[in-house]
Amino acid sequence: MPSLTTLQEKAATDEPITLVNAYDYATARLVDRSDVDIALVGDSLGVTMLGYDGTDRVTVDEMVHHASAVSRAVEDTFVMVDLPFGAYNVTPAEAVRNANRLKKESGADAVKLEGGSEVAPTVEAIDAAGITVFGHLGVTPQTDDATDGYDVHGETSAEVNELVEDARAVDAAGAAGMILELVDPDAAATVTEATDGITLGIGAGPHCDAQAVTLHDLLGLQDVLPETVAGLRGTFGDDIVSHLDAYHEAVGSGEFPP
Ligand SMILES: Nc1nc(=O)c2c([nH]1)NC[C@@H]1CN(c3ccc(C(=O)N[C@@H](CCC(=O)O)C(=O)O)cc3)CN21
Ligand SMILES: CC(C)C(=O)C(=O)O
Ligand SMILES: [Mg+2]
Repeated sequence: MPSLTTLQEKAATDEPITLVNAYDYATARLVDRSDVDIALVGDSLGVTMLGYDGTDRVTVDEMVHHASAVSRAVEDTFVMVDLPFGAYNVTPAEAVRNANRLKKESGADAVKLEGGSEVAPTVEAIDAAGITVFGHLGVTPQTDDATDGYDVHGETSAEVNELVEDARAVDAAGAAGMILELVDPDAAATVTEATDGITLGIGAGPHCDAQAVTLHDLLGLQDVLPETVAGLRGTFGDDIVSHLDAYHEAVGSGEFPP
């Protein structure tokens, strides 16, 4: 099992660190066979795996269900799992209870939650309970209104100041690092400088300690392909459909079964 220490050493020596989402046993096995360092069981599974409009209806039970399948699949991949909306917005004590569930019932290595200074007491409580916890700043889909799409964060100096203040609060509260989602590259560099933890950027430029992408985007598994992985988008969704068609055709022509 890769420890947090391994990730910290890589960050300290500027070695590449990569994170992709994994939501089930089969894909987590593939991720584990690859050189990718971290499998994130994100609450984005509500959209990619369960067909919800957003992430806010995802439950702790659903996260446990997916995260335990991923944990069973991996030997040397760090498993991070999202605390979903509603799992940490009541009291720090309830957040610890839910973080305990995600760790004990799913075997995850770390939990992650969204927010800035306002979640610092929650981060502190989870860390004090002995659970590795990561933060998530910039676009925070659990609470952001996505009606008009998402804005890049940290483009004005006022926004950079707020971002750095939030990042420092989460870092000082004991977070092992934080996701920076859709953050201006210079602002992400400033946050990376200003904090001790590992910064993991998704749409946040090259100056973070680690890069994160959604597996479904990277492989091209969705019907509608988002602009999130630049030149690296695969066509595996189309490949799967072609292979299914080849199977259907082979049945029609009598080639299958042999
Ligand atoms: N399917 C999906 N994947 C995501 O990663 C994602 C969402 N949805 N919805 C909300 C945000 C938006 N996200 C992102 C993540 C990365 C870029 C990004 O790197 N954009 C590049 C263009 C890449 C390309 O051309 O394909 C850029 O330079 O802006 C943008 C948005 C992350 N989040
Ligand atoms: C976008 C990533 C960082 C995430 O939180 C998720 O997949 O839920
Ligand atoms: Mg998430």
